[in-house]
Amino acid sequence: MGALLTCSNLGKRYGSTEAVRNLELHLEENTIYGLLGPNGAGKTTLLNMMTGGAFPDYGSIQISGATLKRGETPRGICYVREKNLFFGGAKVIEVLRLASAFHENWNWDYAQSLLKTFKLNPDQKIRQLSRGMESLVGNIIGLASRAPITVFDEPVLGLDVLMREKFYRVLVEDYANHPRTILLSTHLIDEIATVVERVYIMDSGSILLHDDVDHIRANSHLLTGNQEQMEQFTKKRHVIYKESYGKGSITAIYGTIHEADRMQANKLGIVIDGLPLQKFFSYLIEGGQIIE
Ligand SMILES: Nc1ncnc2c1ncn2[C@@H]1O[C@H](COP(=O)(O)OP(=O)(O)OP(=O)(O)O)[C@@H](O)[C@H]1O
Repeated sequence: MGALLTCSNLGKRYGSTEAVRNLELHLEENTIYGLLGPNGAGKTTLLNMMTGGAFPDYGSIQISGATLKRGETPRGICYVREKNLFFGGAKVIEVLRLASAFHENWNWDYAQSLLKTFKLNPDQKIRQLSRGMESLVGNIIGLASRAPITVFDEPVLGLDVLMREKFYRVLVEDYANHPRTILLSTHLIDEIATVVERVYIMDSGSILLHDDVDHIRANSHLLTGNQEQMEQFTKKRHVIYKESYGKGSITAIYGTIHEADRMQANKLGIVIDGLPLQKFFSYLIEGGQIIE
């Protein structure tokens, strides 16, 4: 598979804030990615640069082999922003018509069916929509664009649980029939864990980790035991988080645990559990380490 989009040594500063620093990112064809990071991590700044809305201070972005130039809007990308810039006075259908003009793979039949799926009235004015409904208009644009690269920034903002599940279900179904590259930026890792294949975890402008979701699941562990024994067991391991209580310790590690390791842990009275992705994410962010 070839890299469809590559960010090389990318950086952007706002005054004294390094919003994005020395960042490397590769998006391949036909893959669903998650971009995960807490508030202020630099996700939106990165997405703005990838989609031509902001120009990096240093580094470069290549899309299908061509370097993105200053002021250029890349073809083949649909960017669904967190904050929509729709005209409040326009009707839903008018906003879709405008979007359709920018995307050559746009599918009107699909857009119409999505209006029904998400129970949106095409004649309603944008300013009359709730925050969740506004997110859905953006999501319809992202889905119906069938763009080779579709970027959703916080797509489920304001949606209730049922609508969020429906959106992810529709996205996965459409992706199965029309594979393309999709990037979902969010801080809700558990929700997208079953949807995305790879994740980039970002904080303070840097990528802390990029990996397959299944690989993260298989390699993140939570250990409980006595502090001294824990020190011994984790000495040569990649510890991402440590917490003490009395003589006890809770330690999160990242890496493969073999059968022999389990036997050693057992002898030392250390219990090994799996680590839910959301927990892994928060421990990693709290620790602030970069995992190569
Ligand atoms: N236009 C701007 N002017 C000044 N600072 C900015 C600007 N845009 C972003 N920043 C700063 O850059 C950093 C990264 O912000 P960014 O919006 O990219 O993060 P984010 O990960 O998208 O956050 P959130 O999840 O809260 O939307 C923050 O410290 C933010 O305050």
